[in-house]
Order: sequence, then C-alpha cells, then structure tokens
Amino acid sequence: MIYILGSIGAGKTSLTKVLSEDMQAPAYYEDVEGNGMIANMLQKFYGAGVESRKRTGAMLQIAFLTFRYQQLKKAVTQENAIMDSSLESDFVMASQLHKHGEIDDVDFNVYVTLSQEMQSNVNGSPWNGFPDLAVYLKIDPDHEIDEIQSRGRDMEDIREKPELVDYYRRVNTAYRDWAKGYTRSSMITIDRDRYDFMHSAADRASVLDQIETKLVDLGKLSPQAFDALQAQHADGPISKFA
Ligand SMILES: Nc1ncnc2c1ncn2[C@@H]1O[C@H](COP(=O)(O)OP(=O)(O)OP(=O)(O)O)[C@@H](O)[C@H]1O
Repeated sequence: MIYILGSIGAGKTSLTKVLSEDMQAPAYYEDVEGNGMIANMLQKFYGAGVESRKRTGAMLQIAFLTFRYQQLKKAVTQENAIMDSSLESDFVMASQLHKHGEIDDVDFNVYVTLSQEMQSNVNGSPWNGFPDLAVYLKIDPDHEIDEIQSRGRDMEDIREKPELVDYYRRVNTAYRDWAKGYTRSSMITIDRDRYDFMHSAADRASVLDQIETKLVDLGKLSPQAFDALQAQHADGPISKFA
C-alpha cells in the first residue's frame, strides 16, 4: 500500500491519479463531491470558521474514519494500492483540531480509540495494514493557498472567509511536524514547490522515478517492471495529463 500525504491542496489526488495510471495500480480517492455524507459534513465544518469547526469537528472525523475504514479493508488486499488519504492523514487533521481546542479531550479519546480499533482490525491482513511507503507532498504555505484558491471550491474560498488562511497555515505546519516524526513505514518527500507533476511532463517523470525507485528498493516493484515504466516515461504516455 502507498499513502499519499500532504496538506490541503498539496496535490494528493492528482499524484494518486498519475501514479496509479502509470503503475496500473488500484487507487482510492477522497471523493469529496461523490460522497454525500462527507460533502455535507464538510459544508458544515467549513461553514463558520472556528465556531463551526468546534461544533462539527469531532463528527466530521468520525465520518472520515468510517469512509476510510471502508476503503482500507479493500486496499489491504491489493498489491500497491494507492490512497490519497488514510487513517494516517486523518489523524494529522484530527490531532491539529484537538491541539487547537476544536475537538475536546473526551471526543478526541473516542476518536483515537476508534481509529486504533479500525487499524488493528486490518493488521495481519496480506500487507499488514500499514503502508509500505508514505509519499509526503511538501508545499510552501503561500503556494498551497494559491492552489486551494485556484481549484475554486466555495467552501474553501479565502475571499469569502479570510480567517481560513490561519487554518490552512496551521494544517501545513501540522504536516511538517508529522513528517519529522513519522516512522510507521518508509517515506519519501516530494518538493511540490519544485515539481509540477500535473503540467510538466519532465517533472512528472522525475517524481514517478523517485517514487518507483523507492518501491524497487522496498521490493514492491521488480527491476524489470521498473525498466518497463522508465521506457514508458520516455515514450510519453503519461504526457496525457499535461
Ligand atoms: N480528516 C479530515 N479532517 C478535516 N478535513 C479534512 C480531512 N480530510 C480531508 N479534509 C478536507 O476535505 C477536503 C478534501 O478534499 P480533497 O481530497 O479533494 O483535497 P485535499 O485533501 O486538499 O487534497 P489534495 O492534496 O488532493 O488537494 C479538503 O478541504 C480537506 O481539507
């Protein structure tokens, strides 16, 4: 299993798409628009800044947890399944809400217990329930805000809600801190300020090489399969994303 992690708008969904198409591997997405339960919760969560986060933060995390668990149960049975969000990324989000007093201690305790229970239910499955590789998309906070604005979701818009800037910066910091202490699997960091894997074919090939080289090191991709992918990058089928 491969987890893609990074702060809001870092490009997790895009990278998941690029990598899964390149490797012909199964992909699991957040699917904000397609999942009514999550979409409705997010509208409430973003609705009125700190107040709405306090009111709905804990229940939003339970909603994400439920959805993620449904995905994880399936993903653990597949080789190199790629997840653009995970129990791991949710934990980063839930922890920063707790740290800032938007989820109280009692609710956070329920959340952590439930999350651990879900994790333990998939441990022991074919690929042990934890990822083989975490890919961290590290992005500068100002660049991140540009990306969030340019995707144009009303609920995330800082022109409507300038106070969201603080929230975005806080999440960015939470991911940086998380990356410093992460030990549950191998991890590589992709510099999102340097590589634009959506618009540059050369950057895309470079990012894919970094990830796939690591998968070879981990024994999750054979050298022969890697060679074939390298040739594929040179031929350019992945340029269709440009
Ligand atoms: N556990 C969580 N707690 C709170 N908000 C979350 C959580 N997981 C996701 N979200 C929010 O849900 C929305 C998810 O949208 P989506 O996955 O399309 O984007 P993203 O997480 O910003 O990733 P990407 O890097 O692909 O842009 C974002 O606003 C994100 O902040």
